[in-house]
Amino acid sequence: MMNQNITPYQVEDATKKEQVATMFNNISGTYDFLNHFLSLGIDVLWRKKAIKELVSIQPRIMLDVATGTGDFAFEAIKKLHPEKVTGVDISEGMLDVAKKKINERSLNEVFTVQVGDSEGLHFENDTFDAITCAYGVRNFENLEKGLTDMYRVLKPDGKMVILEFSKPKVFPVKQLYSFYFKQVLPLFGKLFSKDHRAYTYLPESVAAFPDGEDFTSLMEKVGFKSTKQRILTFGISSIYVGTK
Ligand SMILES: C[S@@+](CC[C@H](N)C(=O)[O-])C[C@H]1O[C@@H](n2cnc3c(N)ncnc32)[C@H](O)[C@@H]1O
Repeated sequence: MMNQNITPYQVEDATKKEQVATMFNNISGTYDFLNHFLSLGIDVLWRKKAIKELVSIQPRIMLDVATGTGDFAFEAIKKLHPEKVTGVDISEGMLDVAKKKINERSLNEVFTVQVGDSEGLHFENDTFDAITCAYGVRNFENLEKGLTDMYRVLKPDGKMVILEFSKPKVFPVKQLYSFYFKQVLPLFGKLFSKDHRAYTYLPESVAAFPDGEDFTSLMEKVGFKSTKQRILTFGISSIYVGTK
């Protein structure tokens, strides 16, 4: 089944985008806790590794797409010291949590967030030195359209870094991961999150999402050059990098 057809609630009267926004609005309050708990804290290390990909270009003006509660952008600010980071997301609930964290960390001058859709970004062509997106692309309604628009707003020679789940292929990680992702994770999701569907949608959406060369090929199709994949923790997650 194509990634775009995997939707949180499998109802026909709402688009994938509307369902994804509703789902993240529902889980925004527990999102950060469950992220770190269910990944045993490894997500923090994955974010750090991904942001390191941008150290060599020292970006000044950055865009964090599908910024959610802002953790990828916060890591970028800590490591890269950019002048300005803009975060966009379709879920106001997730952005409310991000805003609270921005205030607590006194980062209002550097990091601002706004409601925005990756498939129709409200920015001029060639605006950003770097674009980041962690665990967002899998949720796009139209992946190719999203990547095309991210390419459009990136400056020539700018760099994009995407962090996303991929599928481990080697025994026994593949089997262990499958058990954890399909059995354990939905159980904890149901216990702690306000939306029990969110943590069954997660493994389903990962299973249907293009990874490895399928993903880098799509990046190249929309124009990205020098694409590469870096596999993290036996392939559970991957970093994808491309330049304009
Ligand atoms: C799993 S969260 C990731 C949040 C954050 N980047 C992180 O690393 O924790 C995915 C986010 O993607 C957002 N999202 C999904 N589709 C989107 C779209 N088309 N445009 C902008 N944001 C989108 C969701 O609302 C959600 O906040």
